[in-house]
Amino acid sequence: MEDEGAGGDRSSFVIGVIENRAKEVGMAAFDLRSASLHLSQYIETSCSYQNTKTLFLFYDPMIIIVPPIKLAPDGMVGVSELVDKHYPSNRKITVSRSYFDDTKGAVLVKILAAKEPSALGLDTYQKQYYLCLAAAAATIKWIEAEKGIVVTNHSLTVTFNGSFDHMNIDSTSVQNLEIIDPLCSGVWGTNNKKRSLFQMLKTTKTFGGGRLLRANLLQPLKDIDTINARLDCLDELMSNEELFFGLVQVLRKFPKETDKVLCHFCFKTTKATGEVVKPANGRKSQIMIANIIILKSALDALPLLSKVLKNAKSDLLCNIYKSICDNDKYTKIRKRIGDVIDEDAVHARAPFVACTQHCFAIKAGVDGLLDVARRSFCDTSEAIYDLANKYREEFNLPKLKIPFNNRQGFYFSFPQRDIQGKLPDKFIQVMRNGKNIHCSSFELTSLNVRNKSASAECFIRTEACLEGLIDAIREDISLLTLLAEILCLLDMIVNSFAHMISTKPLGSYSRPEFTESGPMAIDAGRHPILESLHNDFIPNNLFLSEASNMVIVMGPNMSGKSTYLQQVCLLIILAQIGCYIPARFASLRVVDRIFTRIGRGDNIESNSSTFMNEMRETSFLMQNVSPRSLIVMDELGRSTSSSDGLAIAWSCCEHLLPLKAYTIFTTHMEALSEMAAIYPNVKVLHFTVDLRNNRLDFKFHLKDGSKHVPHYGLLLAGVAGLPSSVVKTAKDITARITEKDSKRMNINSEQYHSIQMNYRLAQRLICLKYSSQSEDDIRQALENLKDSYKEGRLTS
Ligand SMILES: Nc1ncnc2c1ncn2[C@@H]1O[C@H](COP(=O)(O)OP(=O)(O)OP(=O)(O)O)[C@@H](O)[C@H]1O
Repeated sequence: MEDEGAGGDRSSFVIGVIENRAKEVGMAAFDLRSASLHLSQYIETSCSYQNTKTLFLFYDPMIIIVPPIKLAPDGMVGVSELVDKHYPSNRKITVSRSYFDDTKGAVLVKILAAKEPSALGLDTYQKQYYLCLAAAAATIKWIEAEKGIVVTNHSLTVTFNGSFDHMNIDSTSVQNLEIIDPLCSGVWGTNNKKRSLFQMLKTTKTFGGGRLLRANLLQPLKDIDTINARLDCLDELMSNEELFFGLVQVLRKFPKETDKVLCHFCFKTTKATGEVVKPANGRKSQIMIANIIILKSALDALPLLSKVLKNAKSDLLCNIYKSICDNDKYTKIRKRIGDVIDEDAVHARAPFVACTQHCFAIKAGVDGLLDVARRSFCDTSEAIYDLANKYREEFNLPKLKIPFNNRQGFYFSFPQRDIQGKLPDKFIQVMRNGKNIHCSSFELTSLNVRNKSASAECFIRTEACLEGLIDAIREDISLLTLLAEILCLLDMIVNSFAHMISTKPLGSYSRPEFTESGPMAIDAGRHPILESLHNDFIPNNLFLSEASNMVIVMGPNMSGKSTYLQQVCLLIILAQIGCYIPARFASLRVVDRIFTRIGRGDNIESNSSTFMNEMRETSFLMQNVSPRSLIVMDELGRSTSSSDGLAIAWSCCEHLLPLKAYTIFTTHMEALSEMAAIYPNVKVLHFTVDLRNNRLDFKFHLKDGSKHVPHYGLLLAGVAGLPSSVVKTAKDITARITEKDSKRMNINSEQYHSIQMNYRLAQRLICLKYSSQSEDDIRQALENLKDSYKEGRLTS
């Protein structure tokens, strides 16, 4: 099959998408490369279609199939318009609504899926999940009609709502966090050298490995066991050099395209019906041979992989060994190929060499008619070379060559200057090509026809032999898809994760620990990308727990707040794809959604649209937040009036506080630090800045409590050239306002002091209850706690 998704990194997804009036969307994403179908059905919670956009970003489709536009109800733009807005028109295909037939979709999934629909949780699918099944019907029908592919029964990997089994990062957050592409603007204090997390990790060697890495970064894992299995494997690779380097070497032996080729055994090309049968040009059998040769090379590399993995200890590597190395079914497939394909067959590019390779790819004796056709092919090829020799002598043309191209077959080529006088009449179809003459003769034309028909016969026979072989290989299609999956996973873990860690100073990356509902604690975490751009990057800590689920980070401009937010998110993503992280220690609660609300510099949009955008993103966040979400908000409310901004920031914090989600909030608004006086589960931190000789010296150290940097705004205003009298008046005004504020804060702090103390006492008692210390130690700790409480010394 000649497919568009063949080339390297290009997307290979065809997506069908449909919605109903209840804002429910059904999506079917068909991957032509890995022969898999991903079905999703969900309620679209925002009128900007965040969930759909996130899935589009994830699949990066080459084609999106939609039904014709219907009048969009209540402000929803409609998926079709969404596609128009965000994707170039050549990617959108509108097909009749009759293509979106859920009953047909259900039947197709049942027939094509490798697993029973009940195993996918789709047994009651038809009623509940009719939208994604309708999308599946349209997608498969389009692929059959336009790509000429028929999927082999029971060969397709079908997943249902796969994306929701993983951490969900909405498309805006993917951009804000620079997961796939770096932002051009200086939102995070970027400079031109800054790369995205994907670019940093993309040292994978195969296309499939690179695509798996991208998919993992966009949808990190949620299952602790799977994450730990990958981390155990990394532990082993980091402690066993021989295994690590052995794997690096052996993975190079597998052809780059293995994953694509293995999965393509799932597809059959449709037989042309009612069409004038075209002469066999061998394209189809050439692709089939190329695919089989790649499969043969991959199977030949398997014993080497077995050798390297034989003594591996981690579960993941042991399972890989058991499932693909210690499985004689792969040897049987290899033998089957060896019975039909010549051992020396290789994939050649030069047209005639490729054509000859192709005619001789099947072993002699496999098909008698093929052997006869080959003899005729050899005879005519020989006769053509003899003819060329004859002409060389007869016309005194020692430099006469006999090149070949697929369109005209053989032709003569010789330098024009070798012709003295008139060109002999024997030569026909004369053409000048630079300093050479290209031509033919009646004898050559007739030999060409015979040679072409002999090769066409070879191709037809070869195709028939290969179809038989491929049908036999297809019986074990699940083995091939498993091999493809494993090679991609190994490529990602070995060539990306382990490689990256091995290039960093020893001990600078550590293995994160995971708990179901524990705190999120990071000790000396660093920004994975910026740390390599700053020689003296300052590490910082994070502590969030159910009893202290909100952190408010304060600090003047340029103190490092946005970098810190991005750092925390990137560390969590790295940890949840099963990689070590740049930190001294980390214990994490699995995050199921990351929400980011990042103010994009004031230069991008007008104030009102920035504010509207901010509110839209905040409302999406509030509607979708889950108990295990991580929310990072950068200066919410700064794009409106200061009183409204503070009110919005305060009320958003109050809305998020009772939830179990963890929130990190950065702000310039000092009044927001009062939240910590009132709510015991809020913690205020600040970035230290020194004020020396009227200059701000940024330390990038995160410290407890709020710290007022006196008049840093006025300081910057002075530096910017505002008259000193204006700056002085501004200082007087701000001093009066701050005096009032600090009085109010002191009153609040006294008023809520006892509640704070009681809360902290309860927190400590809970910790002691679950502590594994001895009875005596606990008794002593209780005594100490009593004293601290009496003296009002309990700090958060
Ligand atoms: N921990 C750190 N160590 C070293 N340099 C840092 C650190 N954190 C941030 N920086 C550098 O400081 C600069 C400013 O950081 P950042 O943009 O995060 O500040 P900010 O407080 O968010 O500023 P603003 O409020 O203006 O958005 C960046 O160029 C970044 O490279």
